[in-house]
Amino acid sequence: MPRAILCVLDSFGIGGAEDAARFGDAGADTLGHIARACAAGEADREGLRSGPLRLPVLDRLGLGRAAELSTGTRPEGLDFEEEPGGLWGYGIETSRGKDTPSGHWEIAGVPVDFDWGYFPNEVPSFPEDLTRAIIERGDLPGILGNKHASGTVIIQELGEEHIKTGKPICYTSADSVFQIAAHEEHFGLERLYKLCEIVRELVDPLNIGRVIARPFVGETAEDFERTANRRDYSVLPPEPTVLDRLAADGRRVFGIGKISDIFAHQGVTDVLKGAGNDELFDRTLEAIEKAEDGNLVFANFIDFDSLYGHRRDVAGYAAALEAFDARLPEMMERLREGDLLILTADHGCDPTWPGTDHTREHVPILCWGPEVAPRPIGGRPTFADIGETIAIHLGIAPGPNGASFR
Ligand SMILES: O=P(O)(O)O[C@H]1O[C@H](CO)[C@@H](O)[C@H]1O
Ligand SMILES: [Mn+2]
Ligand SMILES: [Mn+2]
Repeated sequence: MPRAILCVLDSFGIGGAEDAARFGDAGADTLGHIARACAAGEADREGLRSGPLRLPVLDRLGLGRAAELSTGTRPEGLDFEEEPGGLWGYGIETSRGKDTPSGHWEIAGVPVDFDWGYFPNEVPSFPEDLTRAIIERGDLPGILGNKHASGTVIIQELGEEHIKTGKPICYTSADSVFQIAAHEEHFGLERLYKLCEIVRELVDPLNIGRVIARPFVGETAEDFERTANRRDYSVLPPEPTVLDRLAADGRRVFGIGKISDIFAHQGVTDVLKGAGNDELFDRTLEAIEKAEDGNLVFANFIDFDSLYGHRRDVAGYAAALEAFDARLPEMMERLREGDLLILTADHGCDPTWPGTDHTREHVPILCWGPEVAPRPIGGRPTFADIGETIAIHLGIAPGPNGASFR
């Protein structure tokens, strides 16, 4: 029983998805391509990192072997000498989308077997009556953007006009999202949140997964910067997740970072926020200290996706992986007998792939604990096996989806 610690390295795919071609992602491989670029000396950055990808702790947990199982090839630079010390394998996504909520909900035992609504990749991207309703109900002079875009690029392009006109920057992507970027002071953070609540209601009939507030600061295109006050307004998962089932059984569920937002605040009893992977790692350690037997600590490490994957920054992604790897022992040494640590991801975001969207990939499933006997667990037919493993480990009734791999 004791505790379960679940860490999602957001977007850390390991290639090989059988249905990748359906998404235009055949051959995408976040880990494999980062490792290849590092080995070729193409991911060196002065003062940040250089040379082959070094992930000694993840290696010992079986990352390289999980990737080999997933794609049939060994990522360059990883170690295959030592036998891993935990359970290693990969997960196959059954949900129809390659977005964050689909990945997380499926991990939590609820695959998404319906299609989200999407906005077309054309200008304008949003239906006219929706735009009109947003302007009216949000009491706005208009909106900017109205297209598919990368969030950092669009604030550079339209941030100054936004400050001048007071029109929020509305954009979307290949995900089921309506994103609103607005200046924290000139537009106002609370006002942005209120606007997102209005838009949440308006896009419900369109089956849009998330409305996302994207506040930023700075005065000119050169220095605009997004802040940690991002907020996601998600729809509810269609069935109770393992989080709900644990909370209903009186367990504490610690949600670190975006977790609570992703689950529309359901089933999370303790919310811990942090800006950036390092702070999120600290919060995770704090939650592990607080967690009692039967509790779940569920953390999302967003930087991999938002700062490096979507930005197609290979060196940045590699450095973030190496930094996470270097801190992993701090987490492992806090685990007690009977605890279970699971490391996984929610989708891919191959930084070498064309475009800036997520990529359909398998995800690593690495499982470690003081009492876990090492072995491969192969390719799991659904991410829901993770949630079910946690349910069984923590001693609640089995759920309808997935099977425990322990
Ligand atoms: O480019 P930014 O704003 O980071 O947006 C990214 O983040 C969104 C939510 O995860 C995705 O839809 C993707 O477009
Ligand atoms: Mn994600
Ligand atoms: Mn993303």
